[in-house]
Amino acid sequence: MTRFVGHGRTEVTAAEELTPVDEHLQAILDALPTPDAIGLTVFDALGLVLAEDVVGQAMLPAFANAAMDGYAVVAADIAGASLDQPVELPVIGEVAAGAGAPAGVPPGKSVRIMTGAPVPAGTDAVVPVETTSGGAATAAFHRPVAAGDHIRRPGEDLQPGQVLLRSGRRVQPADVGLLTAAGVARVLCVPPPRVVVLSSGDELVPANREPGPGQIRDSNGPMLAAMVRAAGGIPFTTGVVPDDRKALMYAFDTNLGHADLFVCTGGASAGTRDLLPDVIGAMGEVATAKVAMKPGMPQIRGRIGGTPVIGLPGNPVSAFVSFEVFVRPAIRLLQGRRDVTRPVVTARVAEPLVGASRKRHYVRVRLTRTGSGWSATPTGAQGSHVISSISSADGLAVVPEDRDRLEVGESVPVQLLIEG
Ligand SMILES: Nc1nc2c(c(=O)[nH]1)N[C@H]1C(S)=C(S)[C@@H](COP(=O)(O)OP(=O)(O)OC[C@H]3O[C@@H](n4cnc5c(N)ncnc54)[C@H](O)[C@@H]3O)O[C@H]1N2
Ligand code: MOO
Repeated sequence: MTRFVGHGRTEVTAAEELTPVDEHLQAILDALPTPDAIGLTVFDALGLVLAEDVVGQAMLPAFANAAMDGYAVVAADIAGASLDQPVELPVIGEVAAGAGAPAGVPPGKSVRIMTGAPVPAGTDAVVPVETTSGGAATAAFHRPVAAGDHIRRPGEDLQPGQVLLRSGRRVQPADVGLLTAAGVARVLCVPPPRVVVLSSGDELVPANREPGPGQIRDSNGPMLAAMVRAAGGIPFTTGVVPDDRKALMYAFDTNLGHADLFVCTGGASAGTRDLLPDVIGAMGEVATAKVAMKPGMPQIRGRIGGTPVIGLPGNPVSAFVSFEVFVRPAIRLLQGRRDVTRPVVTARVAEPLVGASRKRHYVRVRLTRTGSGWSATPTGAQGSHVISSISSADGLAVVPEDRDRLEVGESVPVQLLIEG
């Protein structure tokens, strides 16, 4: 049951009709554009998802080099060496790491060599200095070695043309080392989405202003911006926008150029000043829904000029929970990530958890380790305005839509809130 308003398409779900949480989430995710990939230096690609298979340019090692500080020798020359009868060889030079192509070494001679230095032609093994007499002009060798000992062979690590990393991989610090070593300077990857957070409400003042009578600080703006950043996006904030059509339109217009996603808070429900659905509908498309969840029931989704818009309720806990449920997965998907949802642990209910009659109840809980697993205890009052019980929560326990109550000892899934 929908009605349409505005020059764009506006769907309004009938008052009594509740949209399932998963349906609303899917509708948001389905409407996200495929992000454009950009070329970045491998360092700047850290934490981003690759949009291509990355092929190495270089062979590694590029040349045979010593794995130990010692002497480069011909293994056959010291085949008969023992503690009782060491073999002594003249030392005709020294090769350090960074030396150009060293001179060849004739049979019966040795060269002092350092770790990473190119192995001179004519030699086929490196003997660690601590197993020799360690001389500068001559060195005595006390045991035989095999040809190839302590020599890193060219190409044994990487071959040119080898696929180093597959498209879809999230670049890790070690990958930055691998790509750099293999001669790859830039990679194609999915940039972090730019997310504009819009706080609307006549009662709001910025954080640096003392609230007057009936006013409150805009805490959702900074909180949601922080959540954007923690989810891997780049946050922008519009600051406080009053409940005024023109002001809201201006805020959307002036931020559209640098927004991959708009996240709004406030003005989502049934108040006379709840203008957001109409404004978004007038500028693009909008759908409002009463989602079967508590907190976070009134929700908005839409699009303005190709940029998706997600409208969250203004109550701080409702904004927090619905960001977790809808916005965080969207931000992850816009990064090309596969880990869009939070890890979930199963916990034992330590205090009864009430349900929310046909709605999914997200209860702020503290987790404690028990012998066999986890135990979940509510962090305090669960009202949508009780911000103090969010920050002490380790996770959101999910009481299903069809349960009035979960009793002590029952199992409950808990979505973790703690960043690893
Ligand atoms: N008649 C109805 N009234 C309400 C309904 C409903 O279905 N019918 N739903 C209730 C539920 S549930 C919620 S949640 C809220 C959502 O309201 P809005 O999204 O319209 O938000 P506001 O009315 O603007 O604000 C609600 C509350 O949150 C405070 N707030 C708003 N913005 C911020 C901010 N940026 N930082 C901190 N706090 C903020 C605001 O002052 C209000 O106290 O509607 C119920 N009502
Ligand atoms: O659904 Mo509202 O988000 O509970 O307070």
